[in-house]
Amino acid sequence: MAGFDDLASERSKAQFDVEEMKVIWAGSRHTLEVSDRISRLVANDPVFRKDTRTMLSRKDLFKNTLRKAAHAWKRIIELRLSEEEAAELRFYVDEPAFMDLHWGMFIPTIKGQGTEEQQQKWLPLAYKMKIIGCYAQTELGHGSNVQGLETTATFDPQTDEFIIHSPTLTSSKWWPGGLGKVSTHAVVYGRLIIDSKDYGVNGFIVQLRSLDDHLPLPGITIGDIGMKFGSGAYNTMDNGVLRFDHVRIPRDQMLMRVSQVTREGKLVQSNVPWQLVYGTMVYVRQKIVSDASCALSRAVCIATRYSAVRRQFGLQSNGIETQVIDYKTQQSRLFPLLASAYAFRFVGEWLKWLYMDVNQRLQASDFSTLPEAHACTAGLKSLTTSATADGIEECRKLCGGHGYLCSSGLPELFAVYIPACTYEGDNIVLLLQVARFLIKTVSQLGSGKEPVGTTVYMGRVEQLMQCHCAVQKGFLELSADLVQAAVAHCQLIVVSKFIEKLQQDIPGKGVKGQLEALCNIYALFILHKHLGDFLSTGCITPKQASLANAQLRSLYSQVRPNAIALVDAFNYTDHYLSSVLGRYDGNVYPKLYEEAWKDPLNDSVVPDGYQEYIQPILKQQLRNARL
Ligand SMILES: CCCCCCCC/C=C\CCCCCCCCCCCC(=O)SCCNC(=O)CCNC(=O)[C@H](O)C(C)(C)COP(=O)(O)OP(=O)(O)OC[C@H]1O[C@@H](n2cnc3c(N)ncnc32)[C@H](O)[C@@H]1OP(=O)(O)O
Ligand SMILES: Cc1cc2nc3c(=O)[nH]c(=O)nc-3n(C[C@H](O)[C@H](O)[C@H](O)COP(=O)(O)OP(=O)(O)OC[C@H]3O[C@@H](n4cnc5c(N)ncnc54)[C@H](O)[C@@H]3O)c2cc1C
Repeated sequence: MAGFDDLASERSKAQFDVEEMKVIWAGSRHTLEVSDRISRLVANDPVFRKDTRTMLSRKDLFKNTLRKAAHAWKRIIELRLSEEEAAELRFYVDEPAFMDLHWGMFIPTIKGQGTEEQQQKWLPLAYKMKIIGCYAQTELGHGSNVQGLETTATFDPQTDEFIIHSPTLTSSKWWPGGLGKVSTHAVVYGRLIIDSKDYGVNGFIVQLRSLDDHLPLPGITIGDIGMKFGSGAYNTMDNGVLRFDHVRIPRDQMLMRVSQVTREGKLVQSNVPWQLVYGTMVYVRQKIVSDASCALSRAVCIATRYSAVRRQFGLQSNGIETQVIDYKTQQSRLFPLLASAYAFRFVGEWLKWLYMDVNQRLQASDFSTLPEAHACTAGLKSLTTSATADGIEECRKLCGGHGYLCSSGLPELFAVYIPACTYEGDNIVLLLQVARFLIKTVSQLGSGKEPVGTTVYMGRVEQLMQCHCAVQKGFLELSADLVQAAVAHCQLIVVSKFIEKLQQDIPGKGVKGQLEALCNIYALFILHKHLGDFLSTGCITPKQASLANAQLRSLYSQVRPNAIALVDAFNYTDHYLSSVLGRYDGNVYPKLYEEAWKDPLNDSVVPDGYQEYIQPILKQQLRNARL
C-alpha cells in the first residue's frame, strides 16, 4: 500500500530514539505511561466516538456530550482514577464541556479566592459533583473590562445577605461555559455595594438551579446563548446567559480571601493584593499555553504524515511522483510549525512551574512575582494561541483540498480551537498588559537592573521599548507599537526556555540533536518573520540576515528525514487525531473513499428534493424543446 509503505520508509530514516523523544514530549516516563494508557482507554470505548459530531443537531449533539460526560465520570469512579488521570481522560475525550469549567475554573476559584472555611464548605460538594459550577464573569456589555462589570451585589445589614441583581440588559452574564443548561452554581463577579458605596468587583457563590428538579431558582433567568462557529466544534458547550432579579445570598457566600465584609457591613482588606481576584485567569492562561502545544502538534502531525503520503508532480526515474514533503516550500511552511509545537510545549512546562512557584510564594505572603506571573501568562497565552490558530489553518492548507474535508479532522480542530484567541482574555488586550509590564521594567532599568535573555532577541525588545518610551507619547497613542514590543518579549521568553530545556539532561540517541535543530528553526524562523524589527533596531546586519536564512534552509534538510518520527513522538492515537489524513498507517486514499459513503447524503442514490424541485425543471425544458 502506497501510504503505508511511505510512512514505514520514513520511520526507518529516523536518526534519533523516538521512544526517548516521547518521554521528552510527555514530560516524564510516568506522564507518558498515564497519557498512553488513558488515551487507549478512551480510543477503545465506543461511547467516546467522535466521527458523528458534525452530523448531529445541536440538541442531539449536546445530549451526546452529557452522555459522554456522565460516562467519563462513571469510568473515573469505577477505575478510581486520580485527578491527573481524570484530566488526561478529559483531554482525550476531546470535547468542550461543562466539566472543563467546573474543574478548570469553578474549583480553582474557590481554592484561590475562598477562605479556609469557604473551601471546607464548598470544595467537598464540588469534588463529589454534588454541585456543578461555572465561572460567571463576562457580561453582554463587558468582557475585557472587568472593572466595568455592572452586576451588583448589595449588602443588606438587616438580613446579613447580599442582593445580586442585573440592573441593565448589558449586565446580563453572557458567555460563561456550562451556565446555559447544566450548572447548579456559579462564581458570579459583581460590584460590591455597601451603604450605596461601590467597592469594585468581587466574586460571589450563587446557586442558580434547584438540586431537586434542576429548575432555575426564583429571580433567575437562564439559558444558552445560541449556536457558535462551526457545526460540531464548541457547540458541545452550553455557553449561557444569566440575569438576576434581586436574588439574595448569605453574606458568607462572598469569596473573602482578598476582602471581607463584617456582620456590621464593614469592608476589611486582607494582606493579599486585590489582584488575587483575577487569580483564576492566571491559572487558566497557563493551562491554555499547554493546550496550544497540544492543538498545534495535533495539526502538525496530520499535515506532516499526509505530506509524506501525498505525491504530486516531479516524476522520478522510478516513475513515482515526488512526495510533497520534499518540496522546499512545503518544508518552509510545515517545519516552523513543528518547531513551534515543541517550543510551546517547553515554555508551557516552564509556565506551569512559574505558576506553582507564585502560589507557593503567596502561601508565604511573598507577592513579589505576581506581576511577572500575570505578564508572562497573559503574553504567552496571547502569543501561543494566535500562532496555534494560524498554524492549524496553515496545516489545513498544507493538505490541499482533502484538508477541507471534515474527515481530515482539521476543520473541526480549527473551529474548536480559535476561540482560544478570545476567551480568557482577548489576545490584544493581554499584550497591552505585557506592554504595561515592560514599561515598568524599562523604567526600573535605570536602577542597575539588567534584563536577561538571548542577545539578539533581547536587543530587539530593548530597542523596541527604548524607541517607544523615548517618544514619550501617551500609552494609548503608542499601543499598536507597544504590542509589537510585547510580542518580541514573549518570543524572547519562548526561545530562552527552549534553550534552557536543551541545557537539561536529555537522554536518547540523537534526541538532543533533533531538539537543537528545532530550537534553531524556531529562533531563525521568528527572526526571519520579524526581520524588519531586527534590522531596524540594529540587532543584526543584512549580511547576518542572509546567513540566518541560509542556515534555516539547511536546518529544514536536517529535519526532513526525521519529520515523521518527530510527530510520532507526540504519541497520538488515531482516535484522538480523528483524521483520515493523519492515520498512523498512512492508508489515506482507501479510507478517504470509505468515509465519503458514510455521509447521510449518500443514504439515497436520488437525493430528497430532486423529484420535487429539480425534475420539474428538466421536464419543462423537455416539453419546451418538443414544441
Ligand atoms: C474528574 C473530572 C475530570 C475532568 C478534569 C477536567 C480538567 C480541566 C482542567 C483544566 C481546564 C482548563 C480550561 C481550559 C479551557 C478553557 C475554556 C474556556 C475558558 C474561558 C473562560 C473565560 O473566558 S473567563 C473570563 C476571562 N476574562 C478575561 O480574561 C478578562 C480580560 N481582562 C482582564 O484580565 C482585565 O480586565 C485587564 C487586565 C485587561 C484590565 O484590568 P483592570 O481593568 O483592573 O486594569 P489594569 O490594567 O489597570 O490592571 C490593574 C492592575 O492589576 C494587574 N492585573 C491585571 N490582571 C491581573 C491578573 N490576572 N493577575 C494579577 N494582576 C493583574 C495589572 O497588572 C495592574 O497592576 P498595576 O500594578 O496597577 O500595574
Ligand atoms: C468560547 C468562549 C468561551 C468563554 N467562556 C467564558 C466563561 O466561561 N466565563 C466568562 O466569564 N467568560 C467567558 N468567555 C468570555 C470571554 O472571556 C470574553 O469574550 C473575552 O474576555 C473578550 O472580551 P469581549 O468579548 O468583551 O471582547 P472586547 O473586549 O469587547 O473586544 C472586542 C475588540 O475590542 C478590542 N479591545 C477591547 N479593549 C481594548 C483596549 N483597551 N485596547 C485595545 N483594543 C481593545 C479587542 O482587542 C477586540 O478586538 C468566553 C468567550 C468565548 C468566545
